[in-house]
Amino acid sequence: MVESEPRRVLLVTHTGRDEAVEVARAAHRLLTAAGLLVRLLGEEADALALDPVEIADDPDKAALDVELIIVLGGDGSILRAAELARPHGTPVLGVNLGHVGFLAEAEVDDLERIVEVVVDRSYTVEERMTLAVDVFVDDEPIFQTWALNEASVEKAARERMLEVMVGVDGRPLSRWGCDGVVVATPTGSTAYAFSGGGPIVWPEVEAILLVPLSAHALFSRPIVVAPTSQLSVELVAAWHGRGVLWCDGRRMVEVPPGARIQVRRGRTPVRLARAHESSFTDRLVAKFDLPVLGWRGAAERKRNRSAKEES
Ligand SMILES: NC(=O)c1ccc[n+]([C@@H]2O[C@H](COP(=O)([O-])OP(=O)(O)OC[C@H]3O[C@@H](n4cnc5c(N)ncnc54)[C@H](O)[C@@H]3O)[C@@H](O)[C@H]2O)c1
Ligand SMILES: Nc1ncnc2c1ncn2[C@@H]1O[C@H](COP(=O)(O)OP(=O)(O)OP(=O)(O)O)[C@@H](O)[C@H]1O
Repeated sequence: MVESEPRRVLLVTHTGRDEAVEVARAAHRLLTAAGLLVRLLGEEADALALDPVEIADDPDKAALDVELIIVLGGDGSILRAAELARPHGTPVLGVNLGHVGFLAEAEVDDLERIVEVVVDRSYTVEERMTLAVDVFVDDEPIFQTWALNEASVEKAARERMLEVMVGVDGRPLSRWGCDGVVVATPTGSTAYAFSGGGPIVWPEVEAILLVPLSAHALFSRPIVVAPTSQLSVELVAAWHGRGVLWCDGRRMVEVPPGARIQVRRGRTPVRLARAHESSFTDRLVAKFDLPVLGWRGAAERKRNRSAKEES
């Protein structure tokens, strides 16, 4: 009889957090009891000390032949897992052990239910658009990367503004002296682009956002273009300074004056596993603690509560 391959999941843990390490041990126990084989990244294996496990020493292959990546951490950890998952199309399921965990699908109290969903394969998968990012100096490509949240072009030294020329589909749009420019996906619209005053874009919308940061300009509105458009951010050649490109706060390169950063839709999406029926609207309200009853309502409720306590 030929033995069938075991079902595998890759566990990615924020091992710098004791709580995440404990939750990883609980997740390993539950998954192993259900007959799944847990794979760990080599760099996390010592801190977790789990047995039995499979160790992936090559991060590029860690998500190969696994059904799913379960992430125990915050958004930063999910962005780290997205890097491992994207080339193989492996879905990523985040269990929030961070501060915000906007990209996470579940909170830590939900661990047992989440493991059941994984074991039963009753999750769905949502494809999130990515960005393909190319950097040119003197028309020569010098760096190529991608982003799930955003590509941000920022000044490298705090004392000097960045001088950029922004274009859409090869046509110039505006020149700004600014702190930076964020080019974001709908997923990234709740992250850095949001802090820059950009709109929140529901994840099923296909679009690319461009948000200037602290532009010293009369026109500096965030703009939203079609997913088929190409955005460019050029560091003005006569500007004396140093810029830096960051993607998802993880992949970076220094960019000199004269460099051009081109951003278009990426070919490969990131797949996020969904275990809930809850809508993006509910998630936004919960994570951003939006006042659905209005702030005036909240004040009135507080007064009523105090009056009740006094009586
Ligand atoms: N001023 C800012 O808002 C600012 C500055 C730099 C980086 N960032 C964001 O940080 C991200 C990297 O995250 P990190 O956790 O490694 O760094 P981090 O620990 O510095 O966290 C930045 C914050 O962004 C939140 N975040 C990340 N992705 C999000 C998303 N899609 N929706 C809502 N919130 C999100 C995180 O929860 C965290 O609170 C970058 O992709 C960028 O979006 C934001
Ligand atoms: N195993 C690890 N060891 C050390 N640092 C890590 C590890 N995993 C993640 N990090 C880094 O720690 C930082 C915070 O991680 P993470 O985003 O998961 O938590 P958080 O910031 O509390 O959550 P959130 O991003 O949801 O607010 C990130 O920059 C991330 O890259």
